Amino acid sequence: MLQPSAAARMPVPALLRRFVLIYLSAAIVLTVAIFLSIRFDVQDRINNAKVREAARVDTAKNLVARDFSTVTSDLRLLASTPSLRRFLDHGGEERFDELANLFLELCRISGNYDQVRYLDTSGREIVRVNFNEGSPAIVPRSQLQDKSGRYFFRDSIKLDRNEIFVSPLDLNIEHDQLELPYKPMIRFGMPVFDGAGHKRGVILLNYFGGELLQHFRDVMRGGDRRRGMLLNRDGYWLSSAKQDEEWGFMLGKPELRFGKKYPDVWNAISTGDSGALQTDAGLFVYSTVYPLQPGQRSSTGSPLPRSPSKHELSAREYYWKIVSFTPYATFTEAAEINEVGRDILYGVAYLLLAFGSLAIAFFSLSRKQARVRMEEEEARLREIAVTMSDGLLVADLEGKITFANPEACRLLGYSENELLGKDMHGTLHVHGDGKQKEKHECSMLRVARTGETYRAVEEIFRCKNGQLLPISVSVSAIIREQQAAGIVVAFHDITERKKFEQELERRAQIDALTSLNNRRHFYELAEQEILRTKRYGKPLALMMLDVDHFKDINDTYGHHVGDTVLQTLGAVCLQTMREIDIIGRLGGEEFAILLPEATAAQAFDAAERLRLAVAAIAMPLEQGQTLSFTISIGVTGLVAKDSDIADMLKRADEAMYQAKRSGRNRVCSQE
Ligand SMILES: Nc1nc2c(ncn2[C@@H]2O[C@H](COP(=O)(O)OP(=O)(O)OP(=O)(O)O)[C@@H](O)[C@H]2O)c(=O)[nH]1
Repeated sequence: MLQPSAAARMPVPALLRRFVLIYLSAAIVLTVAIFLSIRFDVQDRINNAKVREAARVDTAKNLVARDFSTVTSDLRLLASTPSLRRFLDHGGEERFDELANLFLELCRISGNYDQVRYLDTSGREIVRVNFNEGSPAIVPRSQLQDKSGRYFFRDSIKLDRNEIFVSPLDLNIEHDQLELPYKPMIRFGMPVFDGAGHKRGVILLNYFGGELLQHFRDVMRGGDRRRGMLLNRDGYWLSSAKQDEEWGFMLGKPELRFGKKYPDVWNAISTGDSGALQTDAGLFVYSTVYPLQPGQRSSTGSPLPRSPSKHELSAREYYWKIVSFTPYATFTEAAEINEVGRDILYGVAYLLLAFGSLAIAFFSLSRKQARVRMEEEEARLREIAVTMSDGLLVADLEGKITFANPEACRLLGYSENELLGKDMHGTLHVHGDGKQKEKHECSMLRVARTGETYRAVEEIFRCKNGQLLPISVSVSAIIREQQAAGIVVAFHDITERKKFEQELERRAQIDALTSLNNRRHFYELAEQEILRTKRYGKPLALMMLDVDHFKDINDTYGHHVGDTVLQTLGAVCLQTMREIDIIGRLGGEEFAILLPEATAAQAFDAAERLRLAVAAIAMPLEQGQTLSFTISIGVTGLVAKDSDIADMLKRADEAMYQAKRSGRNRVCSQE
């Protein structure tokens, strides 16, 4: 019969359920794996960025310090020039020109200063050179201004010799207005003294903060969306990627502060010297730059033209915060490959997952079905095995019993538990010749190796009580997945059959009337005895006997009395003769007795005893009568020329007839 294929028998709803379960589980694992790998990748990129940005921030910090150092050197140099000393000590047009030209040279050569000025102690500009967009010029006296109200003058004129005032970085104010476009500025001021040691005013350098900021932006600029920020100590942007965020403190806009936009980050940045912060917005790497050198002072400055500084600042209080900010999206986008490629890759991965899940669902369901079928099959077989009338044993390749049905247990006298695990060959199997064979020689176990069924009409199992159980047996191999897995032994108790056969055999050998050996069996036994006697050189004798006038008995008393006479004679023979003597009824009223290890003379004596015993019988008949009868016996011994029993019988017969002729009821012997 054609078997339907596994696919055809597959229940679709169960397959789909299994597929969905496997696919969803696998898809969740894959999604989590992708998510984690991106997360790890992102974190890796963030960690790299931390190191890279820290180096960048450090570079910017060194740059600011270098720019400040350059300006400080210029200021000290200017304050100590002989031109200034001469002007302060002697004044005059010539000295003025000399000083103004010196300022002009410095302004032109360095290119860093918007203004180079000398103010007297009252705050009036005495000498002033303007940069004029790259065309420095000495400002005519008529245009010089009074700067006594500006904080940078006030904070500078207070200082002692060699002390330097550095203003905050703010925007230049001209004629009480913010100069447009914005001109970021840092004013460096230093008091100057004449030869007599009197303070005569201050030298002021208006350093282009724009230069410094440009240097800063150059260092902090990057190709991605990373932003570099320079913040003053209050968190206002001095430099930002968005220009409209800058200079809030000059514009009276306190909302334009880093701390307003990123409060938590500012908390950390304002209290820490340097570090990195990873937030949902992105990565902040920051450091604090202290541009002032020892001996330099500063103040809070003032955005108002005529207001003094709120308070002074020491070198440690004058600081900026350099912040590098990289938005989080920069890392996530970088971590993913381009979107089309990513989508294709994910699509292929999930598709493969679907195919894989379907295959696993199919095969696992097939296996489950096969297992269920096998279990059902086993249950069915077990049911059959339990009810069947034959004993059934299952053994593994080693012959260990793995199953025994109730009939097997009953026949062998074991419980099922006692049989399980027992070595079938060693415990149960008895070989016909009585010699226990090696396992590899065992005809039953060999089936597992050859796969060929073994049938035997007669084998022997040993029962628990030691009795031998004759069985007929059929042994088949168990084949699982094309591999031998063990054997099934079906056996049947043949005790009754054996008895029947033995009875049949016995009946074939026994004379039904007298229960003596019949003629054929007597001949067989006699032949064996002759062979044995000849082999061992022992004597052997034979007697033949015949009931005298038996015909008359039959005729007188009836055939049934004749039968009784024959039975009585047989019984007397058995009683009188030895156990080893072989007695047979050859036919009619004729008997023969073979006497192993007896000479003719000894047989003669035995025959005489038998004759007398028979003659002494008074066989009861009906109505109180008795019947006596006699026998004639011929005796002979085995002689060398005898080839078989017929030779001996012939002589014994002759002797018996001699006895008949001599008057009956006597024994004659023939050599
Ligand atoms: N009752 C009975 N008679 C049998 C049986 N077998 C043979 N006979 C009889 O035995 C008789 C044998 O007689 P015979 O051979 O003439 O010899 P006999 O009468 O014994 O005389 P002798 O042997 O010369 O003494 C025959 O009449 C047979 O019918 C048997 O099984 N039962």
